[in-house]
Amino acid sequence: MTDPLLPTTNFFAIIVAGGSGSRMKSDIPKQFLLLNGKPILQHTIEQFLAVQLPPLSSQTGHTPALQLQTVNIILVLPARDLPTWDKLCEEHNFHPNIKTVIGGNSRFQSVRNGLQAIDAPDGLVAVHDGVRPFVTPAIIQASFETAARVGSAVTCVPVKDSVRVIGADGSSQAVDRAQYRLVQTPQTFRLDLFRKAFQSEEQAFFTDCASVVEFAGFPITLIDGSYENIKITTPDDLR
Ligand SMILES: Nc1ccn([C@@H]2O[C@H](COP(=O)(O)OP(=O)(O)OP(=O)(O)O)[C@@H](O)[C@H]2O)c(=O)n1
Ligand SMILES: C[C@](O)(CO)[C@H](O)COP(=O)(O)O
Repeated sequence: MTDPLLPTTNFFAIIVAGGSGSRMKSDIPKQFLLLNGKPILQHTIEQFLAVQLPPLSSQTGHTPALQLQTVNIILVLPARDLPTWDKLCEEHNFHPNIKTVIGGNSRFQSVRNGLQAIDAPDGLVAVHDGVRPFVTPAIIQASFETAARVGSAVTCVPVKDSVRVIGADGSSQAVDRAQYRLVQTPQTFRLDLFRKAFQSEEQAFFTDCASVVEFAGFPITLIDGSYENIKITTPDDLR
């Protein structure tokens, strides 16, 4: 169990865009490709800029009648891509008040770099893939509210297709899909437990922040994501 959180107005979002997009096979890193005339990353950041949160506490979920807060955004980008991003921001007249941090060799390292840029003693932090532009302010807000109450909020959706597990000999067997969820971002956590979790050494099975937080011994709470909140990974996702 985590300690109760006093009402917090410290809301952070680490938006990771430090990857190379190898599966997209595009000359331009996928986070910079245009979608409806705007870079994918700009769409994503705009969803976070639109969020307004009341001070949140672990007792009530939120404390009404106090001023709404915005989210402090930390954008993680590879050093080599900073000029491209600056140029795109100029071209699209997009000048958000956000902090930019250099990424690492893996998603884990990129998140850790983003986390090191947060100096607040407490609060809540959402981690989101820069290449999930269809997230909504409502989902982001729900993730902050749940994390304030219980420590974590990881968005996911039920599996719609049938699922089979592949054995070592190449054979396959049906599994009960009701027992599985497809995990998305945002994944939102109380800052204190998130900082503890990211003191762990990186493990090969860390595919997201939930696996890091779970490895450190903290429980994971799932909340509803959306089927539209796709991660743009391969060219067909872009279509
Ligand atoms: N070293 C890394 C690797 C990934 N990411 C980010 O984590 C998110 C999810 O990763 P993924 O879709 O795998 O992106 P890439 O690593 O860029 O793609 P690929 O695996 O195809 O190379 C992306 O927003 C990506 O930019 C990151 O910040 N730093
Ligand atoms: C974090 C994530 O998007 C949750 O589904 C996913 O694990 C990222 O995986 P990737 O291989 O780094 O794209």
